[in-house]
Amino acid sequence: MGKQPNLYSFSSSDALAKNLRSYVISSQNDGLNRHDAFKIAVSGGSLPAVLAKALLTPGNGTPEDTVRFDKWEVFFADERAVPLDHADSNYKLLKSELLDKIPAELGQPIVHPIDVTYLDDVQELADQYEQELVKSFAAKDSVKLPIFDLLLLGCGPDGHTCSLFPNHSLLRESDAWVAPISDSPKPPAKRITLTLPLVTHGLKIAFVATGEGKKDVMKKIFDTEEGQGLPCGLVNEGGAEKVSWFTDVSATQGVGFPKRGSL
Ligand SMILES: O=C(O)[C@H](O)[C@@H](O)[C@H](O)[C@H](O)COP(=O)(O)O
Repeated sequence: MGKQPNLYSFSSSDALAKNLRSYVISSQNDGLNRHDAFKIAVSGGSLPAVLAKALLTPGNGTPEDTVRFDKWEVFFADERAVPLDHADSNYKLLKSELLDKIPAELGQPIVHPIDVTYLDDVQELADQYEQELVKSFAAKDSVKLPIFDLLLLGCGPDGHTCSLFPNHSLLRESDAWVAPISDSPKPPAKRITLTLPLVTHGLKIAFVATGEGKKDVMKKIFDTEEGQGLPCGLVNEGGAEKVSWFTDVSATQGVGFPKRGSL
C-alpha cells in the first residue's frame, strides 16, 4: 500500500485545538527556516473559529509554542465573489474570528484578500488572485507552482473542499492556479478557488472536520472507492502522507480507516 493520509480523531474540541496548534506551529517553523515566512491558505466555514481556538491561547514562550503572526502570509483557499464586509465573505469571517482578536504583541499577518474591483467578472477575479500569488511566491522562490507551507481546509457533507465540488469540471483543471466557479451548489454561486494541483502541491495539507454531520462523508472518503473520487478523496490521493485530518470522535464514528488520538 502507498503512503496514506493521517487521520486524527480527538475526544474533545480542546484536544483537537491543542494538537492543531502544535501542528500549525511546527509547519510555521519549517516555513521560517525555509524562507523566513509562513505562507498559508485558509478556507471558510467552521475553520476560522477552530483556528482561533487553537492559536489565540498564550504559548509557553518556547519556539515550539510561539505563533509568529508577524511572519504569516495568509491567502484564501476559496472566496466568495462578494464585498469584503459582506456576511458571505470568507475574509470577513477570518477577520472577525481570528485577525481582529490577535493580541498586538503577537503581530499581524499580511493578508491577501480578493480584489473587489472585479466582483462582476469571476474569471477576472480569479486571474487577479493568481497574479497576487505570482507576486508573493515567484519573485522570492522562483517556483513554477506556488508551494504553500500549509493549506487549512474544510470538508463539506458532500465531500467538497475549497470550492471544488463533486463531479464538477473544475476538478479536471490542470493549468490555472486559481479558478472561477459560477454554479457553486453551496451558495453563493459565484466564487473563486485554488485548483487541485495547487492544493496537493502544498507542503502540508490539513482538514478540519468535526461533528456528527460529517460522519457519513468521512466514512465514504476513507472507506469506499466512490469516496476516493470526491474532491476531499482526490486531495487525499494527490497529497497522501502530506495530508492530515483533524477530526473528532463524532465525525469518525464507524470509520474503519486507521485513526490516531494524538499527533
Ligand atoms: O467558503 C466555503 O464555502 C468554504 O471554504 C468551504 O469549502 C468549507 O470549508 C466547507 O464547506 C466546510 O464547511 P464547514 O467547515 O462549515 O463544514
